[in-house]
Amino acid sequence: MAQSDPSILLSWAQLQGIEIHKSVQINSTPHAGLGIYYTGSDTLVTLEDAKQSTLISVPRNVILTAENVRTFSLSYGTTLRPLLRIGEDDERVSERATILRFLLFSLHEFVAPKLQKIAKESNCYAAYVDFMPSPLLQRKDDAHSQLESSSSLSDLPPPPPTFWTPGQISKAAGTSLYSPLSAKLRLLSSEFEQFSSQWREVFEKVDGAGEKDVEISFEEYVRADWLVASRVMELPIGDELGLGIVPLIDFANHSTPFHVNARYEITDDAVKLVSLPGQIAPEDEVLISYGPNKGTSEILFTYGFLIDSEDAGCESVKMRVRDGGVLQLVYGRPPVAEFDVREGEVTWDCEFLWLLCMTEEDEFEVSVAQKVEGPPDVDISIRGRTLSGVRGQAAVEAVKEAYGSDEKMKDVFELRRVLILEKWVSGWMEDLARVEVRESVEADEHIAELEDEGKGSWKEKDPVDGIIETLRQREERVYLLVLQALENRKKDLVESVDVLAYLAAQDEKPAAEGEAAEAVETDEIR
Ligand SMILES: C[S@@+](CC[C@H](N)C(=O)[O-])C[C@H]1O[C@@H](n2cnc3c(N)ncnc32)[C@H](O)[C@@H]1O
Repeated sequence: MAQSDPSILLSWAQLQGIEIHKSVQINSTPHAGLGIYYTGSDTLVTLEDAKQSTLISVPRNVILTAENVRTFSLSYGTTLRPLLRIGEDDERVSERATILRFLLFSLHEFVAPKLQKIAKESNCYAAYVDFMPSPLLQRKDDAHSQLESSSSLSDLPPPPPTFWTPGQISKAAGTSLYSPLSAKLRLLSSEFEQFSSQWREVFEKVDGAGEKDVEISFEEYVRADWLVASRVMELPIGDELGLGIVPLIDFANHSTPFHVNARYEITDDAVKLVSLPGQIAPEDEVLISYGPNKGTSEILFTYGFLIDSEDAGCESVKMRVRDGGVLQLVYGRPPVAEFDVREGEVTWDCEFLWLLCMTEEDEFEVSVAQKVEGPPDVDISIRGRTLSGVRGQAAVEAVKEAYGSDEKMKDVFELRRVLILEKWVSGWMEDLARVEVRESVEADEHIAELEDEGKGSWKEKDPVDGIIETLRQREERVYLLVLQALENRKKDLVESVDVLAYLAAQDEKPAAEGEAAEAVETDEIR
């Protein structure tokens, strides 16, 4: 872990042929761990139309891609190949798994001299992976040194969500983080079960291997998974998109658009970190964006920190919709409802609602033909025309094309979508309110007050609780704005001539005013 002088990392990088701007350094950052710094004595100015300054350029052959890892492992004789499942075509592992397995091998503390030699001395990545962060170890080490310095444990960056305890995870119930996090941990634990026995099988054949060599812990596995997830980027590899960890550039931290001063540039030969038009002053940290469209809990899930949404000027929630019906059939995996708040204005992207706002009366039907093997065939019937095997966004487009131009029903369809969404968002609000984390945070605050008043010494506050509570409050705020916007839209729609005509024709009570408008339920308008 990041314990040594970061200048070693730069020397390692230069040895690998990585080109580094003379004023670039790696240093500790308040953002957690290490970061890239510009340390020149003059401000680095990059103009819009001028060639941008390259800060770091990493040749393709140094990038940790599955292909490079496989090629590289050939120089290890036969030890590493079985772990990467090389030469076993029917057991070939994914790109992500290849990189993850290589990291685990490079990071594991082997005892047997032969393994130690391969993993550390002959491994040209050993010096680099040594600087990769280790949230749990970091916390243990820091906690130890803090016992001596008696500063607060809650000042430390909290561990990323895959490191949270079951108790901490359960407090995230109701937030958009909860279900992807639970699913991820289920996946990791089933992967680990298979992987740990493969690991044992591979290394117990090595001369002199002991129990420490053949045992791999779940903690190590979760750490390697987090390292891959938080450092990997998508790269064109040949004609396809692949994955790779780009050494050194992977030390760039994230910031909001206002502070971002660099970006990646991918060429046929290298991946570069280049400055953006503007200025980088001496001692500035070089900051990139991990993705402008990522939601708050997505960033938390993958990288382990909460973005400063005020600074970012936006807040977004991405919630996976589990309807167990039409959406499940058409999408396979439930789709994601996206909500964005920018400068107080809320917008959403829930196009898949088109699949739910049609009824048999509109000559719309989704049916399933169960096959003996494999996933069922899904047929979508639109006004007598049957589309077979059209899934996901393509199905939504087909429905929009067929019904979107129906001027008379336009408002009715929209009202149905608004009502469904309103029901969902209200449900999610209730889920958010249900969990007891708030009580525990309030209890913590109460304890802090008692401590301030000198009425005893209490256990440290759990920083994860604070993160979850902030996420909960932010998501609640977004949903509230969505509900307000839906309410306004609903008011307009129930007064629309076409909706009133439709309801009259359905022999329903016209829902034109006040209370009546409130009473329109999804099923009624359907
Ligand atoms: C690609 S790495 C960046 C280098 C990292 N700081 C290190 O020491 O290895 C991504 C990780 O850096 C940390 N990080 C990046 N940007 C951050 C930010 N704005 N706030 C807090 N932590 C951040 C998070 O731990 C994240 O998972």
